[in-house]
Amino acid sequence: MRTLFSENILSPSPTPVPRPNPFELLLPSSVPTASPNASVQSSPRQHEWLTQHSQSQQRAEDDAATQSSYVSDVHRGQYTLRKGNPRLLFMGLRKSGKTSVQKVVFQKMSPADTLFLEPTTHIETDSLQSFVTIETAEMPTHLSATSPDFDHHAVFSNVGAVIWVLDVQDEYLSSIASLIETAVFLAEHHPRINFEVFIHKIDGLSEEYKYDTFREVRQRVQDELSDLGHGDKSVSYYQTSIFDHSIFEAMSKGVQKLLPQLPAMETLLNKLCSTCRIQKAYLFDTGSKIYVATDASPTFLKDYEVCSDYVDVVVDIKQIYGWQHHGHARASDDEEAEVGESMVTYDQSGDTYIYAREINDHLSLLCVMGKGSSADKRVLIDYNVGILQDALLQVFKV
Ligand SMILES: Nc1nc2c(ncn2[C@@H]2O[C@H](COP(=O)(O)OP(=O)(O)OP(=O)(O)O)[C@@H](O)[C@H]2O)c(=O)[nH]1
Repeated sequence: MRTLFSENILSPSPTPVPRPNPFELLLPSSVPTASPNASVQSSPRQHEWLTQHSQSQQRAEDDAATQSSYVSDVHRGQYTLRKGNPRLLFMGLRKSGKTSVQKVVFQKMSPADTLFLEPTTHIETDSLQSFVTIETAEMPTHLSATSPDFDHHAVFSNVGAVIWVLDVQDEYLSSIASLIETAVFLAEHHPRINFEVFIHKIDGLSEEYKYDTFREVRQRVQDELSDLGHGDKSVSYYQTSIFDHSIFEAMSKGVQKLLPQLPAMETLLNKLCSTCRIQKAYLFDTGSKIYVATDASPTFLKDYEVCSDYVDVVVDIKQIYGWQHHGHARASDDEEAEVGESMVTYDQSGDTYIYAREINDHLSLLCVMGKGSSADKRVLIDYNVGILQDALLQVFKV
């Protein structure tokens, strides 16, 4: 199939993205590297290769993982999670907001309703069935990871990331002390676990105090870790609140790091953006509003917020008219089934608009189309997004 347009319909391609990508480095010479001017469309052959490569890598990882998981399942009792899915463990002091964060992001609870949550008294696990299963667990405050009678192997062996929720509206020095103790413990016993710090309840602080607090927490933690000989331990920090988009953005970044498909998804989105002159593209998990991948161009909070609100609208409409729809998969090249898609203009000049397209029941592609990407290129965009959709479906096909 060919696009109806000639090459010169495209505006000059943006400069190549400097960010290193392991997939690009691995491209064999037999697979042609897409040059911005070489073709109007993304190459289906290249996408196929990328997805196959990603799948075989993932299968190899899963095989290795299943074996160790089996051992831990048999011997370690209560808290064991299967390998292969992103697994998050929430930790922090009492009433820091651990349960609220999970309920708001993964269960769509209204932030106001979190006022009535019961304290967590034992390790609670939950899972979100989506494009992959995202598993979460929360550690109650009275359990200490470092205490000698605590079976830390059972708890941490399958965890991908520990999210430390630090309440900045409370006296947070004691939380920093526990955080450091836990980070050092993990660095020594479970070094492969990512450590993320949510500097939480930031909504209660004034604009300038927000940044000062963020900097102070980060500095203290870094200094103390360096003093204890773990300065190289990578810790990520986010300012979060359940009352705005910050919690979704932070959670997105935490989950992304645990997805083996991320490099393939990013490569595909980068190619789509440069081919169709898209300003910013996000791949959203439709149910939870976290984004699982984005292209390499800079992220602006406003773009993310608009796309995220748009996903909300799509979800609300789906809840009214039903989640199931027929023919989302393209049966063959000749037979193109209908796909959920829409466009909306969102700035006053009408130059910027959002292009939304369903990839499957769980994933949605949201693109911010900037100035110069007028709607008359729509056929070209539709065609390229169709190729991306096929490639993404293969990436997640087990
Ligand atoms: N202002 C503000 N309050 C929040 C935020 N997140 C959570 N809270 C409030 O913090 C309180 C405690 O939240 P929980 O989620 O129960 O905290 P927790 O850490 O799970 O508590 P325990 O299970 O008892 O340790 C609730 O009243 C929430 O409404 C936030 O981002 N901003």
